[in-house]
Amino acid sequence: MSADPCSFSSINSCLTKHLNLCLNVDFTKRVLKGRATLTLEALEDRFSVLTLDTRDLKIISVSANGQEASFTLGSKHSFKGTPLEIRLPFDISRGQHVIVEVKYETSPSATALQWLTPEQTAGKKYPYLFSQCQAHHCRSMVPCQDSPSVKHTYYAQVSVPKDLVAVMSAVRDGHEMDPQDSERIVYRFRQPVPMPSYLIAIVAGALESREIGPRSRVWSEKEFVHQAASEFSETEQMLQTAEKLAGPYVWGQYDILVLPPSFPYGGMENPCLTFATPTLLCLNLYSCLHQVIAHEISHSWTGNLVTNKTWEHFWLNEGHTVYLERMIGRSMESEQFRQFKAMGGWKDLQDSVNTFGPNSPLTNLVPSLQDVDPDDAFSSVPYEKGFALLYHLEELMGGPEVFMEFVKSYIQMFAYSSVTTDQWKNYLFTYFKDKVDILNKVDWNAWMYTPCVIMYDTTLADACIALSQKWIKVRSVVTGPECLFSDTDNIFFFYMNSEIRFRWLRLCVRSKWEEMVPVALKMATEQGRLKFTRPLFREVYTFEKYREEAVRVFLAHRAAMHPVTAGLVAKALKVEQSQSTGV
Ligand SMILES: CC/C=C\C/C=C\C[C@@H](O)/C=C/C=C/C=C\[C@@H](O)CCCC(=O)O
Ligand SMILES: [Zn+2]
Repeated sequence: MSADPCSFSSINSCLTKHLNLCLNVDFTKRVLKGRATLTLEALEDRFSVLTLDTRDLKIISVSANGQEASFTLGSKHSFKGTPLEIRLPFDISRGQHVIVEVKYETSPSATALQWLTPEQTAGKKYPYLFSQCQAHHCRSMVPCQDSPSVKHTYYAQVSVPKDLVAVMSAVRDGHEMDPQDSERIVYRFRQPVPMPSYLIAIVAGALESREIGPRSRVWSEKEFVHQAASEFSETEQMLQTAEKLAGPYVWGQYDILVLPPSFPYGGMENPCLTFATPTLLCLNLYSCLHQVIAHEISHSWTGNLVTNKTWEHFWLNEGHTVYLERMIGRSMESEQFRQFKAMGGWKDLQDSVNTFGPNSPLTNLVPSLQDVDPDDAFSSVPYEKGFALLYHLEELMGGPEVFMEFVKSYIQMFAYSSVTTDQWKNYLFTYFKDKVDILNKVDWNAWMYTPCVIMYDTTLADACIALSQKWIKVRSVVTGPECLFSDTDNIFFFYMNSEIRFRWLRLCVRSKWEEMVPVALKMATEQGRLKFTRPLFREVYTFEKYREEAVRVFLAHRAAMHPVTAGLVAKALKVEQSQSTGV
């Protein structure tokens, strides 16, 4: 059985230490073409055969230390892609390095990439490309050891049409006219901190940027850049708060890129360049949406510096990141704010458990992903059950200050490496060696397989419940939804917040308020954040009378959706997935 159930790559016989990428972005063919040059370290003597992960890549040639190497592509797996077996024309000993260069071209249906036409962008003038590699999509963009157990530095040069700008999850290293074509520009990037393949990210579009701090810029199409700069003006304060809690920020630059609405997630912790959905832009009215940025900042320590060894230990990334995110909230807002966010998270956990089914193995904190697509396994469970476990341990070990010191120590202990739950647990017992008797009383088996009940402080939640009761009383006097809002401003505030709008529309459809079905489908299609799009489509599909409408609207929009979003919504609506995902 592979050391990583989600990868074919030979991570037991060699490790990638550095990756050099030289790519040409072809918007006409919707492909990346170029070469990936891997510096590999042999972990065994007489090393001469290796396997890399690929998906839908056209392999043109392979060489090793400049000598031609033979290669074969295996059979395509349903979600793991196609193994690329490479035979070196020589062998090397344990500890020696070999430089393997793969010339290749991606497919227009690469699952890591979404190619947008000018019409799908805000500016309507230029095309746009962005990537999303987590968890196992980098292999559709680069032949690599696509496992979080492997960490490497990278350098890249990317050629794009001269009207466009390229950015990556690395420090910018200048740009110049493409010597091969004066109509193109080559942008250069350097990532000196070893990182896993899922954090490789690339964007090309009509991008502008504004400085928002001494080590931060915000990037987006010009239509959003001013609002984004205003929205994320507290980034440096968040970074400094996180550094006080977790230790130094090692990645140098911390930029934020606001993507087009089809980006499938609220944020993605790509190093040096956090990706963010435009649904976070809410005119600064609700700082709670900025907790997503606090989350992505926190990943700079938990996830990007200390990384889950395989996706079965994803809770180590996300549970610790939610814990750190909420400690930032505690520092910048209040403990009641942390408790309030924890309660909201508990509701999200319950939603996930209800969607999977309470006995589903995917509600385990450490699920087996043998033959399971990580995209199908993704939910709030690793985030919120992970947080709940850490919060429970915080209560047992002596409170937030005590436990945050443990988290900081855990980060220092495992920085730049990839870890498993057992390694985390062994360190927990070592760190709290004087409290092992208390730790031994924790029902670890239950925590790993069923969420224990946590009682959070309800101070802020009580205020929300009281307000909702007031609305219900007012509602009993005046009919119709307008009664909830005495003036248009409140409606504006209400609808500007994507989190509130999503929950309101889901409730409306669940309550079978027929007039709101098209409004829900509009939100499901005008943006592509999976957190909103999939549940809204699923809710309309569940409303029997509108099931066909849900499928019709999805099929009408599928071609313009991100390939992962399109695939997951198709499964939710029980629609045959299109042969070539993403188009
Ligand atoms: C047990 C699950 C194991 C592995 C899943 C790992 C990745 C799944 C893949 O679908 C990628 C997920 C990316 C998530 C990115 C950002 C999230 O932190 C926030 C998502 C929710 C939101 O939109 O706010
Ligand atoms: Zn996260």
